[in-house]
Amino acid sequence: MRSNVKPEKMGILDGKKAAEYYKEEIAREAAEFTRRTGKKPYLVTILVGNNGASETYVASKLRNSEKVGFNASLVRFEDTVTEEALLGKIDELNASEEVDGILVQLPLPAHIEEKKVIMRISPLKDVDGFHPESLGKMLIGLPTFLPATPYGIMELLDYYKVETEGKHCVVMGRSNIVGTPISLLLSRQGNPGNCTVTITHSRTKDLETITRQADILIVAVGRPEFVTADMVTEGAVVIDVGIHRIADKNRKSGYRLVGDVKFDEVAPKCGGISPVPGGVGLMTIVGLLKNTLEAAKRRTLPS
Ligand SMILES: Nc1nc(=O)c2c([nH]1)NC[C@@H]1CN(c3ccc(C(=O)N[C@@H](CCC(=O)O)C(=O)O)cc3)C=[N+]21
Repeated sequence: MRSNVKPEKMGILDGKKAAEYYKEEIAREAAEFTRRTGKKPYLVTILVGNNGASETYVASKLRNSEKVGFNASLVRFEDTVTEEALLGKIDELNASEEVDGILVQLPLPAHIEEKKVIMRISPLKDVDGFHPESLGKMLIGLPTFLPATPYGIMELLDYYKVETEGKHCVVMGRSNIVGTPISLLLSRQGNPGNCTVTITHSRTKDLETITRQADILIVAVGRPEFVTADMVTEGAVVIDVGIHRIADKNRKSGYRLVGDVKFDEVAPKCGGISPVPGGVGLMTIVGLLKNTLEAAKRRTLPS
């Protein structure tokens, strides 16, 4: 199938491998934290309803939290839960001495206002980095919790020593939790960083002309296999943030996972590409774990 692949040119940015490396580092630091304080970092995840994909992600967050030596628990609500009850639970977790991090899995049912929920989480426990205080601090470069996915992407670029200095980075997508924050992080001073960033979105004219100018292409458009080979220049580094379940009768599960990038045709052109599965999703969990450890340290240890 991939007969035209030049192996020396195509680097897979393997999120599993990078995540394993970071998780070992987190586990060592968590053990040190526990030795000093007698407690484990503690993450509470709230899941409303029983969306199949959310179940998978939440299970992975719990499994990985325990793997690195955290306490982790899941609070479940029916999708008929009132906004008031959900906010009440958040208040309780905010006030709890034991809880270090709170994550409310998105999306939420339509009758619950996501913004209200996000804003209710204490910024001290906002390990998703979605609270306006966290995002505001990020904007002016103060220490804070970075949103987990952009944080994970920065760690992936760092792990593979992708050169970013002075490069043109095109970010496709302008969401609050991926496109906008990753644009900011990559344009900032630092390594990874110091990129010239262009943001594209659904109203962008002549999209391919812009994406073809990217040295680094971050794709977070939320559309299965949207990016095709003609949109990418030879040698570019492509980071695929999308994850979609496509019906597939040949699989036992009944579906397969694809990203926002048509991997088989884009990969042969790339200097590097993150696959789906096995790419950014696993690094998102790393971002979350790092934030949770940091939250525990800030709440417990004298600075
Ligand atoms: N409050 C909140 N925080 C989030 O961070 C958040 C969220 N809501 N809602 C949904 C998105 C999506 N997300 C993923 C996490 C892990 C994988 C992951 O582990 N993916 C595996 C495969 C997973 C599978 O088998 O389905 C992989 O790509 O290899 C994917 C996606 C976190 N999100």
